Amino acid sequence: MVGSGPKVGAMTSKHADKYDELAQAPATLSVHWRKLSVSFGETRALAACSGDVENGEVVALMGSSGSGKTTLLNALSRRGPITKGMVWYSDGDRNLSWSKSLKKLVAYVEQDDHCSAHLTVRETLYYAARLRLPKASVAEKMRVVDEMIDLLRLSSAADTKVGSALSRGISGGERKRLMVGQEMLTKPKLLACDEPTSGLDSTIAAVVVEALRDLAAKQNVAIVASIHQPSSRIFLLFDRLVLLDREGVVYRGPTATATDAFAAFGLPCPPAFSAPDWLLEVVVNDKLGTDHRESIYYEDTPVPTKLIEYRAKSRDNYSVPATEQVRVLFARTWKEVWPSVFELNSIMLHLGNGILAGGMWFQLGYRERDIWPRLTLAFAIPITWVFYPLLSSLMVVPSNEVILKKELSTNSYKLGAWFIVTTTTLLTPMFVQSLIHVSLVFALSNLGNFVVWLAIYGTTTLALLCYQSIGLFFSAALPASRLTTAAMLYVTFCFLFTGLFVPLRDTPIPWAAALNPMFYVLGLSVFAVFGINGRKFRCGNDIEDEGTDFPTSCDEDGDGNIAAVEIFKEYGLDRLSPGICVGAILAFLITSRVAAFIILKRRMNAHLLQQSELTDASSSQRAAGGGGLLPDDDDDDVVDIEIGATTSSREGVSADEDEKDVT
Ligand SMILES: Nc1ncnc2c1ncn2[C@@H]1O[C@H](COP(=O)(O)OP(=O)(O)OP(=O)(O)O)[C@@H](O)[C@H]1O
Repeated sequence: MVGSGPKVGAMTSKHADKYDELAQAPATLSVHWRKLSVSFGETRALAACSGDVENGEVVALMGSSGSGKTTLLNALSRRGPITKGMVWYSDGDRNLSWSKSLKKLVAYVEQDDHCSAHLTVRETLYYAARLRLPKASVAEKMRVVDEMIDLLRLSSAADTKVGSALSRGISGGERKRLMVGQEMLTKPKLLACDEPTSGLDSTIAAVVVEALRDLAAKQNVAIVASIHQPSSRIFLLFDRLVLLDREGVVYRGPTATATDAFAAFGLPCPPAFSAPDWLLEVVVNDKLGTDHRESIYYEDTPVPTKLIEYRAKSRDNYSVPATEQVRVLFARTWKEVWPSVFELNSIMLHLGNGILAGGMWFQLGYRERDIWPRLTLAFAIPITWVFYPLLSSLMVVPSNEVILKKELSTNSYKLGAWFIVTTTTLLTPMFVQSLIHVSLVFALSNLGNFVVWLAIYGTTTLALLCYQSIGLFFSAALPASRLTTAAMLYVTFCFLFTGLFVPLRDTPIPWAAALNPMFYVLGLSVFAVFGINGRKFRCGNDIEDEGTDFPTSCDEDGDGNIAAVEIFKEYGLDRLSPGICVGAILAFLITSRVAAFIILKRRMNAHLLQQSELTDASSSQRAAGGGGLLPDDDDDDVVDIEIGATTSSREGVSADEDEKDVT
């Protein structure tokens, strides 16, 4: 909607000096937008609208569902596209264009932000401070964390775990404030919050909005928050309101006088309605009509004639050193993983599995009839450690993606550090649990001496590492909705094509085993069970006339001994050697792990590139000669510019200096 503000001064491309550079970080930020609209293909997500959020104030963004509140927040914080219109930022008298350096002063709190369930409020903030405040000393970081806890009124919950749907932790309101606190540690000057009160009752929601007010006042931050159906009390905690419908802005101005403005147009708030309910009623049912829409708001800040680009000095851009990234990530991940290492359910599960398997293969001997049970046991032990690591790593990428994107975009750490730390830390519970399982089955089934145990545990560990890597590959390469199907099909393939059930030469695709890591795991496990202690098996079965499967070793009377090599031959494993098996498993392990990392890196780079393109949009306009960003002299009183429509060189633009590669 077009405001009734003053006519914007004439501007043409002759303003060659309009983009100066600012080296000093702005002390405050206000954001202004004019005739801003966003479309996704044919879908109009935000109709042309204008507004301002001044530093130190908290502005509510209300409107009908689908009116574009989230889209507007994304556009203002440059996380989302701008199709037409203009957004600029101001620091007192100076008007600033968007730049990568400015991005560090703009924070965004998502509606469904994620944080670790196992960390306390203080730990969450402290780890965030360690990653995002590279220049601060430990004491300063702790002071900033304590200050944030006080400011957001989180003192009583400071040492409570965040919790999750499954484990009780802090309340919903405390969680929302923690999300805000995490973003505010770096002291941004503009904060966009997507529905900070959603899911909260009105008392708790009021505490959240009061905390935002405190932040705005004490840290001089401009805050804009989308909000659904606030109570009157919460509504009035906001300084101003931007009320949207699908056609644009219906009202922007002080919250206190919003209903008066509507009353002036014959829409007084009925006694049965609270002010915010009535405003929503007006927009949802389009009661205002087109006549009055444009007249309701206050005067616009004039569109500037000159924009300055803030370029931080490159030394202001660095992140914490790689060793510190690894230390913090490890400490943070360990806090999450540690409780699962000796978690009662999983210990019981693996003890139970061990006892069941030990009961089935109980105290095996060294007769011919023990060969098949030993062989199947050599299969059964590692197969457990194929399923668990594969299935438990499937969700690693989907469940971390939101936080990963966020932390990578704030340059908190490199993807490589995260990948190494997370994937290795997650192995710890599996190492402990496989140790329990393997040792129990081993002891109950009488598989051999310590060296045999070591070989079997080594095989299991290799299988575990290999299948965790394959799980990570799936996790990075496939959408979450396809993961279980793909993994189950793959597990079935691995399970069947080992040569154990049907000799591989008798299958239509005998070469399939070569592509099956389980084939090599089974081979190695059979070597461990039969080949290490050199024990031979006494020929003969208990059942008369049953004959022998090993005629070269056993005579007609059933006398003789069967060596391991005969067993390998009988089951088609004689062409394998432990070296080939280890080599093949390592090849699968390394290939899938590296592929998982490369794919994840591409995914994250694509996200960062998209953000970077949004950031660069205004810079590209600038490089195009300036005519695009600021309005030419025409009859319209607001700008109408197609940001992003211009492609051009970017000489003199700071974007390159901190171009991101997440590795
Ligand atoms: N990436 C996108 N692609 C296509 N359409 C989109 C996209 N993002 C938003 N939209 C559409 O744009 C419109 C505005 O979406 P937006 O999420 O900004 O609305 P909202 O006011 O925040 O809604 P709500 O109050 O229901 O959360 C909706 O119709 C939505 O479906």
